Amino acid sequence: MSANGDSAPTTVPGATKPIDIQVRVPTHERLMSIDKGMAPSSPTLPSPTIRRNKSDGKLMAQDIKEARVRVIYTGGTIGMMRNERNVLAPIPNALVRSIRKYPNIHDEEYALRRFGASASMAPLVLPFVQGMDRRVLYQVTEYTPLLDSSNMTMHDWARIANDIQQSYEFFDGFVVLHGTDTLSYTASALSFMLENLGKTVIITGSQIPIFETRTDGKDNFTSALIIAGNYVIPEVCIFFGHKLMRGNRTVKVSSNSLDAFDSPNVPPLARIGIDVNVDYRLIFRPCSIERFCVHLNLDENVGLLRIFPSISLSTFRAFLAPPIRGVVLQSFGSGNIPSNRRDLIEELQAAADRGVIIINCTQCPNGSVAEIYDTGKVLCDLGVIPGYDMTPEAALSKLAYVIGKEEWSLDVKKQMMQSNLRGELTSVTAPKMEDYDLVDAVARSLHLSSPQELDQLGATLFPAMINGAVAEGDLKKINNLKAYGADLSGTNHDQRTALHLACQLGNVEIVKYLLHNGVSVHVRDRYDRTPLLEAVSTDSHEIIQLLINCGAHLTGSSRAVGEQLCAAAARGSLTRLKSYQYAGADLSQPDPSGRTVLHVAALHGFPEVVEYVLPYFESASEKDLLGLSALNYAERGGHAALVDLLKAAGCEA
Ligand SMILES: NC(=O)C[C@H](N)C(=O)O
Repeated sequence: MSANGDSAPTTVPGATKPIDIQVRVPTHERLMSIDKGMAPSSPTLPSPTIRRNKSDGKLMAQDIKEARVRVIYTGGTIGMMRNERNVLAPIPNALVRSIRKYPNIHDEEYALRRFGASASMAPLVLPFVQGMDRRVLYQVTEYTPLLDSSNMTMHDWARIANDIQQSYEFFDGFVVLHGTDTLSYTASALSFMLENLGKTVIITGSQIPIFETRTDGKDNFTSALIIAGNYVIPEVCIFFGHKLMRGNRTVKVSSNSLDAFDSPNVPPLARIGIDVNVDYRLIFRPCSIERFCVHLNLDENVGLLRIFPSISLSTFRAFLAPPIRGVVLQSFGSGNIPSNRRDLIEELQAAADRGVIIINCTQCPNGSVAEIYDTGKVLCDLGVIPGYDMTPEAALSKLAYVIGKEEWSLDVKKQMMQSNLRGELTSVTAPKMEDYDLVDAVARSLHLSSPQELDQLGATLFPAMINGAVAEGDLKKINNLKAYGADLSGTNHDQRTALHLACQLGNVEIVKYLLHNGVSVHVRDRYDRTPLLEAVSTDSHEIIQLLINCGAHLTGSSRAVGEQLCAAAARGSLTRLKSYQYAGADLSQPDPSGRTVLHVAALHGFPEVVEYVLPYFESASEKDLLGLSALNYAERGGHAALVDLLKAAGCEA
């Protein structure tokens, strides 16, 4: 089956429409429409300084650095209560209602000041978190029905992926609340379905309902919100038990411990103690210049076949019979099966000849399949694909994803199954890098030696060294620094990455190199500037195009973009207007006084600007807040040729 048909429609058949709790709420609409999904762009006061509007005392959006997180609540213990049969089941509408009452999850006072009297209906706000840059505003979308994750199917994965896609540009990060039983399957599947992901997606849940006094739900939920709102970790992650893990590396290891998940073959991406410690070197970043998109077509004809001693031929044969198209063979130890069972081997051979893709994964929670024994070599000879150290959950969902790629041939599908697509497998032993050679030398001279000191030194030195190389346009040096272990995505004290600088300097080659090495287009610096804004500010059209192809988009309120457009029009800068246009701006966007580029270019007498922008206006007669049209401005500016031009375009006074 295909999870939602052959093409990529916007709705998922069989899935009910999500109830978006906030959509019915006027204040929420205000949040969405004022900013059109863009975060505040003006320079900000350091958190948590809050300025208030003198007239009504409300918080002024532009004064506070905020991040938006969409929460997709699918069900799970986190929102469950005991029912009449005294067992846990999800309760509709209960989670958001109770969250609003928890002062450590929702800052009612901030919401009131920020959104006004109807704050009970406004977006939720995470209280100020010491050491974090941004206030997290979050919007909860509750699914109907809420599900125990044991009841979830591939349709539900497609529904979540689809919802993330629909709102991708409007949020800085995503949190999915989910039951723990099948959470690793969903996380693995989403990691493949969300292609060229540039933003943080965190799936979490709990072992004890959030309504109970002693719960892991509050901690997991708030930590997930904090990370999703403050860090760009472009992966599908699981947050559980104080650890952020790569989703497709996780397995549920306990049905009752609060440390329910483990990532046996890859260390956590971040550990949450008193501080949040992200290991940036572990982050798997998309390294192609392509936009975010989702692949919703999954093939359900896949399965997990766990070998056991004396497995019968009939069981084995029944499992491999059509319509099966992909099988994860869970073998013993380092990838071994009973090689003295000719009957099983012949069945495997017949299935492989029919085009069934068979992946060999180990039953051991830890370690990888490898050609060490005769009992394992037999599978390679049959054309069974090594799954290396993939978890069964990752291998199964990857099969469903890869087989669902109808544009790929069988050979390509097999190739993809053994390739590392999202950090889900380790195919070869990583070459020993000359990690920290350089930092080592400095460390020796400073008599530093502990791993923490070395890490700290690297984090301080590398961004400066990389930026130096970017400024010199020295690609070779950047490459060398990478080989020394430098994190190309590192930020300096202004929270700027090397990509910010390369865009500002207009160096196309370095921009390409950094994008191919996974540096995120979404990082906002201390002043809320993105690499895209840097490229716009220097009119680097080729770079703008590259960033857009990578999924970059303008941030900041649309009114602020209107202001910038008008400023460019006042200078007659067609180039800058084109820069904004290529970056996705709407050229007819007014500034806060209702003035557009048309008004401003008419006033200052720039006919080439007027001619260029006219086609982007539905009506050339739009008036600003003073009631003046572009024609009025051209007349007052004394530009006779422009008056004629505007009249010919149907512009009225
Ligand atoms: N802790 C949990 O969330 C378990 C629950 N049965 C679920 O998967 O929905």
